[in-house]
Amino acid sequence: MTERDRLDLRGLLPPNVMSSEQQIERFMVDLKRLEVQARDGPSDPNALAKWRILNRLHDRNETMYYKVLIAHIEEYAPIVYTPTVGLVCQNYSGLFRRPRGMYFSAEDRGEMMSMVYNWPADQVDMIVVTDGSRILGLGDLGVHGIGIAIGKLDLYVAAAGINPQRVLPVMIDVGTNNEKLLKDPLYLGLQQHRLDGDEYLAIIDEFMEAVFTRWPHVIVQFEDFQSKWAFKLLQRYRNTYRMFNDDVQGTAGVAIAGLLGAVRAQGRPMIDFPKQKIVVAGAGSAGIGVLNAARKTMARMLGNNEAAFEAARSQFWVVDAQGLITEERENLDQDASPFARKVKEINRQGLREGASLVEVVQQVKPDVLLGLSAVGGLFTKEVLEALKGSTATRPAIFAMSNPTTNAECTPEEAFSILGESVIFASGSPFKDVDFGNGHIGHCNQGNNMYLFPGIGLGTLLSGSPIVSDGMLQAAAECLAAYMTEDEVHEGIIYPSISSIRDITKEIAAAVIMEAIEEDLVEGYRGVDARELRKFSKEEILEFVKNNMWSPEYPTLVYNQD
Ligand SMILES: NC(=O)C1=CN([C@@H]2O[C@H](COP(=O)(O)OP(=O)(O)OC[C@H]3O[C@@H](n4cnc5c(N)ncnc54)[C@H](O)[C@@H]3O)[C@@H](O)[C@H]2O)C=CC1
Ligand SMILES: CC(=O)C(=O)O
Ligand SMILES: [Mg+2]
Repeated sequence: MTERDRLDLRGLLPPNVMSSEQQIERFMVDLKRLEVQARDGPSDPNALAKWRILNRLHDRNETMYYKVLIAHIEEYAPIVYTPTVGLVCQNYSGLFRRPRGMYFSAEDRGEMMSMVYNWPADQVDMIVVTDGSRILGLGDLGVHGIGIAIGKLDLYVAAAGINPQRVLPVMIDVGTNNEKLLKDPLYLGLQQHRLDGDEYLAIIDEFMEAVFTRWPHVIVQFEDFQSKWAFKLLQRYRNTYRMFNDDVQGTAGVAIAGLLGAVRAQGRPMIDFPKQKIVVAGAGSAGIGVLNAARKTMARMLGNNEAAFEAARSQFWVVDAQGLITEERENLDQDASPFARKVKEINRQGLREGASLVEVVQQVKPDVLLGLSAVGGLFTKEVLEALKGSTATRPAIFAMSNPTTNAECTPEEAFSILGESVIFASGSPFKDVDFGNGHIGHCNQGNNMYLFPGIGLGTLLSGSPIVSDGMLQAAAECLAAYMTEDEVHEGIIYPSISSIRDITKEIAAAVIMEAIEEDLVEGYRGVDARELRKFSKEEILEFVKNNMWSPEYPTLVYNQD
């Protein structure tokens, strides 16, 4: 540690200082694991090998890396992002070669304000920070969760054109409650249980103060914090810092866009959304984020008043690990309480506190079944059979949990039980299903990757000091409007990832326009707020496009003539 301090390296390496023997062991374990992964890996047995090759290119030649990623985004997003990034985090102690990003640990209390200057870049536009407590649906992966921050920022560069020299992945290591990691001598993080309560808050506060002191215009995206802290931290910082929580707010926007697409796919106008009956499995940061946003969207369509907000509540049934949530639930989570069903009402529907998902689907006959439970296969044959009773002409299934093995059901299961007309979306990518009769069952990827790059870029270019609800709503509406009537009728409710750069540009422009509307713009670099306010929509789109970084080799030597 003394050496690290003398060389200004504090924070630039994982917290656990390892001996050479441990390093050799770590390398050997990884080398041996390669053979195992090739045999037991997920759908793509070479996924980890591809990640290694890409990662080496990233270390060697950043321009080339992003050229490859942008040109082949459909093929390599599943490698640098979900699902492979989950596997990478699970195996990070072996895969770790060169450090990337910064580590702030519980041992760094009181040091963060100075160690933030160890980062070599004078300008940072975008930080993605995690504490590793809930990585995708894989639980607490401790310091290895840094992989998710790196993967998200890869998409910021590829999709939003944020300059890679100005992104910073951050891991806040407050310990881990993962017993396997606590016992693993090769674990790269602090081997202690997670700090909690005021001690935990003090560390996050110190981090926020440090990064905003050095880079006052940075945007901080909170990623994969356990639900318990996700909401609290969002409330704590959202009115004072340029920050948002991707799992709560980004996921909500993507779900809203998909839900509106599902309404259109039924041949109904979007304004019919408040009539949809929606069953949500999972009441964590993602599920509750979606529920709050969907309720607000319905309320706006119903007149945007107190009565409308109350009426919208009755369109949702929420099932968590203990079954249907009602007002009778003991120790009801505060964030879930607005969606707890009234007992009388639920009894009339033939349901009760704790009713199973199958029972709820059977009785409610929902238009939409949405999963953010992190439980692979939760939408069993029985649940899907029950959904056959849906009153919708085209029911929709959102199996949004990540990575692939955590999806609540596969598209094959959904289409084979519910037929060709069902709308299907999943958090991680699946291949379209060929019905063999000339028809294709479309698998949409309902993932917050469609929104967070545009939210970040739009916020950056607007100069807005906060990320407002209106800006998030504008992003979601823009994504919904991106799909044509023909596409939604075919069951395509999200765009192809190959157009992610164009989508992100449109979303960023929508975010800027909303920031102008709310009088939040403060300008960006040469363009001040007054100038920005005068821009037409086309000029805003042009402004966004011109500020998106593209990977090009700089010209270093010019011909004389
Ligand atoms: N597609 C996307 O863009 C996104 C997907 N996610 C995914 O959502 C999942 C959940 O994330 P969080 O909400 O943060 O996690 P969380 O752990 O806070 O919440 C999980 C929820 O699922 C419930 N649950 C557990 N077992 C269940 C069961 N058998 N039946 C019904 N509910 C059950 C739990 O009670 C809890 O309410 C993760 O897999 C994550 O990868 C999260 C953010 C974005
Ligand atoms: C996609 C994402 O943010 C998650 O699964 O947590
Ligand atoms: Mg996430």
